[in-house]
Amino acid sequence: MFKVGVIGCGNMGEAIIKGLIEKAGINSTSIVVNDINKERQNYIVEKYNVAGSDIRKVVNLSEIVFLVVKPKDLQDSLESIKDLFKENQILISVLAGVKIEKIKSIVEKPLVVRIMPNTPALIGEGVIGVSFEKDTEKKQEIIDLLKGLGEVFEVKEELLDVITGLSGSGPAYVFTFIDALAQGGVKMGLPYQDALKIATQTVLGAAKLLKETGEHPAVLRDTVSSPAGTTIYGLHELEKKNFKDAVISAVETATKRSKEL
Ligand SMILES: NC(=O)C1=CN([C@@H]2O[C@H](COP(=O)(O)OP(=O)(O)OC[C@H]3O[C@@H](n4cnc5c(N)ncnc54)[C@H](OP(=O)(O)O)[C@@H]3O)[C@@H](O)[C@H]2O)C=CC1
Ligand SMILES: O=C(O)[C@@H]1CCC=N1
Repeated sequence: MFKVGVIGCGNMGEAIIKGLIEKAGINSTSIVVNDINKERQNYIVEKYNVAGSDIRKVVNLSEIVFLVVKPKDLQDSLESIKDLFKENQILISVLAGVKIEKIKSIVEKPLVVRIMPNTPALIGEGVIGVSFEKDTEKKQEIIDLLKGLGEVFEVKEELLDVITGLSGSGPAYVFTFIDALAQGGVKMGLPYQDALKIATQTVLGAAKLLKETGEHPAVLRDTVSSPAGTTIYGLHELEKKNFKDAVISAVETATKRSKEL
């Protein structure tokens, strides 16, 4: 028997496998994986020293099964395994926008848990939204496992779409912001590699300061802004270009898209 099975070893599947081994303390020999793309499966098996197997064995041999395929592959991936699940098994779906009800209409037996992680789970710094099909005595065990991937927030299922639009997609917004900051540095004369390191540390440091002080972001923003100084000139440009409006709309639109998937 394996503790964890993972079906789908792409970007998010790898983040989960790595986070479980390196941060949640799950032994690699307790993990079995499957991917329809055998080259990808072999790469993950060799890199993380986990077992690789066919999809039916993954379900037969695992206590907890993570389903980490794209929403379009839901039906195909569950079709060949839906008869194999037992009552005491747990199926954790990572699929954006796919409701627990929809999964239960295909597989009846396992306890279905829906999560929305993000790629920083790869280094144990993710955000993981989680909703349970129903109350279970296994809830704490599952939350503790997920804590290895980052900070866990249990929410009502309807709010998982917001988590998707905010933190699921969020790293992509932040990478875009960091790249833009670095390009600003390049425009003003810094080499890109230096500018990128400076931009990355600026975002990391600001996020840590916010977290560790517990201050409101506006309070910390004002501590940076001297009267008639550089920062208020920069902030005014962001204001003129509707920066906050764009960010709020990004979360809103991504949340709506999650509901459509
Ligand atoms: N990437 C992210 O930041 C996040 C992703 N998610 C969710 O995670 C899920 C996976 O996303 P992501 O990892 O980016 O996608 P990827 O395409 O990188 O990975 C999915 C993997 O699953 C494989 N696969 C497809 N069908 C099957 C099947 N029937 N059996 C076994 N393996 C299969 C794919 O192979 P092939 O390519 O050959 O089809 C691919 O290797 C999605 O549902 C997404 O909504 C959630 C939060 C964040
Ligand atoms: O873009 C997507 O649909 C997935 C869900 C959240 C992050 N990536």
